[in-house]
Amino acid sequence: MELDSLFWNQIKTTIKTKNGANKLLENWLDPIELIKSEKTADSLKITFGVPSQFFFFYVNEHLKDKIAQELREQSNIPVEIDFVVTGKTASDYNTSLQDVMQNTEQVFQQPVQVVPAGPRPVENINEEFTFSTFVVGKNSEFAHAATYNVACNPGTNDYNPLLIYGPSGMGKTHLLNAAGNQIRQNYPHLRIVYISAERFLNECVSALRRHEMDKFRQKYRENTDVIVVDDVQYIGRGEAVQEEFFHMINSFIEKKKQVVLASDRMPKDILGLEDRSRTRLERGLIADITMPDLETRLAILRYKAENYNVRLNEDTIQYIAKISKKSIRELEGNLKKIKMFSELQGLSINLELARKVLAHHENTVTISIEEIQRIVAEYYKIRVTDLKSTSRAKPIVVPRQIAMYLIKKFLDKSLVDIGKAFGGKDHTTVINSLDKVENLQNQDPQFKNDIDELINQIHNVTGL
Ligand SMILES: Nc1ncnc2c1ncn2[C@@H]1O[C@H](COP(=O)(O)OP(=O)(O)OP(=O)(O)O)[C@@H](O)[C@H]1O
Repeated sequence: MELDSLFWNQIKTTIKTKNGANKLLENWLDPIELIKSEKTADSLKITFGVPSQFFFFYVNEHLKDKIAQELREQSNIPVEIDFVVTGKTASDYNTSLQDVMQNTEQVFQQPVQVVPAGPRPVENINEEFTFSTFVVGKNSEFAHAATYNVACNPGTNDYNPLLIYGPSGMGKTHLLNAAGNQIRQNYPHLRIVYISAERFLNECVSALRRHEMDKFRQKYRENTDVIVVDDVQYIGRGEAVQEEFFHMINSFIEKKKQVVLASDRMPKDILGLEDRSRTRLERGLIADITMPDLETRLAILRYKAENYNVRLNEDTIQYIAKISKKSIRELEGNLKKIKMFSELQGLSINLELARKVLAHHENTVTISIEEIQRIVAEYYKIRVTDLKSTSRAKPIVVPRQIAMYLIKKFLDKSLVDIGKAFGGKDHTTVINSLDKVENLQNQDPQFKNDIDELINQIHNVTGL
């Protein structure tokens, strides 16, 4: 995707919509203009122009992340952003922007913010990411329940810190924002800070350089009641920052103030994280969030389609959900691509159009029958040849039925093909196996646990 001025204007509008009617945001966002957009092999490099040094500092500090996130979501590739000062003055802009510029100067000279009545605003929080816009599936029910609990009773139970972890694009940021929004609504007096660990790191480093650590601590420890930190994996990058982060969390916990964190990996896997920081993170509650199965992806897609006002027939829904296996961000991105394409070309959305737009996704390698048989055989410590044999011993029959079930679930092969892959079993044997596994999952929690574990292992192989 190349970024042109028209598209940049659309992005600005989206950022504004996501942040509600916010004059201050408009004042800073409107004068930012696109200078250059270059697509390299694996990222999009964009240079924006801002009128003054004032702008330069402000947008780097407060808007860069927002803009990058929105661009990433729209383009689905990593985005690098730079700002340059153009030196333009208010008179270089059209009349409406002249107002904006003049307001901006005033805002800059009067940094004291008047806190409006009602819940305090939370900088950077996305008001659209709430619990009601989060579709709960088996992959996220624990993380969702834990976050919701914490949001309803911040700081009052042992879930402190609460750490949500899981791969990219799985809904961690959404849950973190939902917690922030919920706390803001239920406890309007609480001062909530939502920040990415990367920004925490940058601010901390700059405070260290300027010998302004007292100010930094005042902001994050004294003047904050709930801290929500995203992408905590970055904290391992700097020793001094880690030290500061560790003390900040301790001070929050001592004062019974809630800490909510998200990371793309477990604390033990965060590079550079010292033992005491790791144990601190592990002492609260850790909840993981994994890739949803097809059923949940379908539910999320239906919800998103309704939300974006996109009408999809059943075939198209099934197709998009089946091929969007990497993340929910991908699922959402694919839906947006189809919507945009249909609008630009004036075509109605159907399976044919979806296939055309998403053709490159279909080549993604998933998993083979043999691979699933191997995973199941290893799990039950039997041989693949046992699965294909005619043995009717229970330790062989149950794994065989499970392997058939998983092949149907992940590969959607015909009953005949599945039968063939197990030494030429009849298709009625396959039907019976699928029914047995389905029923047993509802009756026996241990059995269900085994299936979930196998599904996880398959996800690990496919990277789904
Ligand atoms: N269960 C869900 N229901 C509805 N929308 C979801 C769900 N999970 C994720 N999304 C949407 O998918 C997109 C990506 O989610 P999010 O940014 O929260 O992922 P993430 O796990 O924080 O990723 P990263 O680690 O890259 O920051 C968002 O638009 C979010 O609203």
